[in-house]
Amino acid sequence: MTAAWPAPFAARPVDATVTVPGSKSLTNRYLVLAALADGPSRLRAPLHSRDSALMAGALRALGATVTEVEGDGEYGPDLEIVPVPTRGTAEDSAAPGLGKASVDCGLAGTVMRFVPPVAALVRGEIAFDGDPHARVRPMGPVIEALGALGVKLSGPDGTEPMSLPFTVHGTGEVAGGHIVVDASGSSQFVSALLLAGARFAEGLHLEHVGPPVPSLDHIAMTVEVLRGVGVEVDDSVPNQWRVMPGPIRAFDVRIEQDLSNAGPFLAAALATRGTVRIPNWPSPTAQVGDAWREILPKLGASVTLDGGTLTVRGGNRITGADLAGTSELAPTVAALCALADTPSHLTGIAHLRGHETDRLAALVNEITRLGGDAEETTDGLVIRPAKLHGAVVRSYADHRMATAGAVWGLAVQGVQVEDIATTSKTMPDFPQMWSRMLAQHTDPAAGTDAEARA
Ligand SMILES: O=C(O)C1=C[C@@H](OP(=O)(O)O)[C@@H](O)[C@H](O)C1
Ligand SMILES: C=C(OP(=O)(O)O)C(=O)O
Repeated sequence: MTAAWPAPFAARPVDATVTVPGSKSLTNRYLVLAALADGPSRLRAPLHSRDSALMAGALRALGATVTEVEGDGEYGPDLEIVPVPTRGTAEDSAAPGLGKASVDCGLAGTVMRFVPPVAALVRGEIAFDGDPHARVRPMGPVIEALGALGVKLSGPDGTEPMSLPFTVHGTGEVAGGHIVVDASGSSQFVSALLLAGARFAEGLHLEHVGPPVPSLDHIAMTVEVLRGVGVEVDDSVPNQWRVMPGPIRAFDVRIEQDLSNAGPFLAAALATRGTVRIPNWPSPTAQVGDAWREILPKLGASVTLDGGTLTVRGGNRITGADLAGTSELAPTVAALCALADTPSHLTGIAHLRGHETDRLAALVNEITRLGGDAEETTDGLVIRPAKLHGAVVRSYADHRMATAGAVWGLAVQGVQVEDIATTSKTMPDFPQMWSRMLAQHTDPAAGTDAEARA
């Protein structure tokens, strides 16, 4: 096992300009759509990370071609995609079907949920599995929905699957139509079916029945992306989505930087009472991370978006806040709340128990390990002010727990993070990017107030 990463302590307020790699959610949505499109597509400045590599690998296993080509992105090449051979295409009539293929989902929710409906649209037996923890991530509603749409799935030894591992027996055709899904466990159940829905013979009418769907912004992103490639989607009735049958238009898109991953860098401004600027902040954007503009002022920062650059200035203190539905931003938010001098209540995030790890338990454990005061509620966390001390923060194979550890390390001496390499899920160069941010102390006059913060 590799040594824990000594999280750098910031002796002075950070004063830095940073950019981050492409959005995971946009990259993996566009990869899926490119695999189902009516011709070759191009992604400019996409994310290159474990989750995007797993998605590319999955689509290759289904017969798509994904090729790296030179581009102008700061974080790696562009991608060109030739779609999977689905029934009725020239590729399909020339090919006998895939036979057996296998897909490694790693720990990527987007791969384990978004790819099985695509597998149903090719001819072959596609076996899905992933990391040990992926096997306990909720998957049932996608499996049941595909079953209701007439797709055959089998578990090990022919059992009825409810989670990974399972095999999709793709016939190249899905009839489509009306299905009822309980998507209270993850918005990805809905996005998965919508992304492929236009390629079902009758399209798709998906109705959610159950407790509220979390991360609705991610479904709105799916709808926006689908409309952008010529798919007609009706989301005018709450909890219902209709995707009309039809082609997915081949496309050439530039992927926005990942605003959720911008979070830990922006948090550095609050944790050190410094300033962090992110140029090329997309606006408007469908990314959930745009919510930093509302969240960070509630925690005591000043935030401006001027000339396309987002500037976050930390205040003299971090204030606690009551925040609902922060979705994948929650671990970074919780990291800041543990450094705040008033209590915080985070609500509407019960489903984080089914993320890369049980994030509510993990956050309580690690905040407590640092000397903090945090407690789980039925649907979130209460975090109360306490003086933190150094400790080894465990990351639970969760990239956002690891980056939370980095945020704590800026403000608390002696923090180390176990398995920092887990950040490669969405940000392979995270430690280097963090060091580069800290090396940009351009304003020595900003002085040091480390004593006051430590
Ligand atoms: O569709 C997506 O790209 C995502 C949806 C969300 O999933 P949940 O609805 O399970 O929170 C989010 O947390 C995840 O990181 C990415
Ligand atoms: C929940 C997350 O990932 P996934 O796409 O694997 O669900 C996340 O990145 O915070």
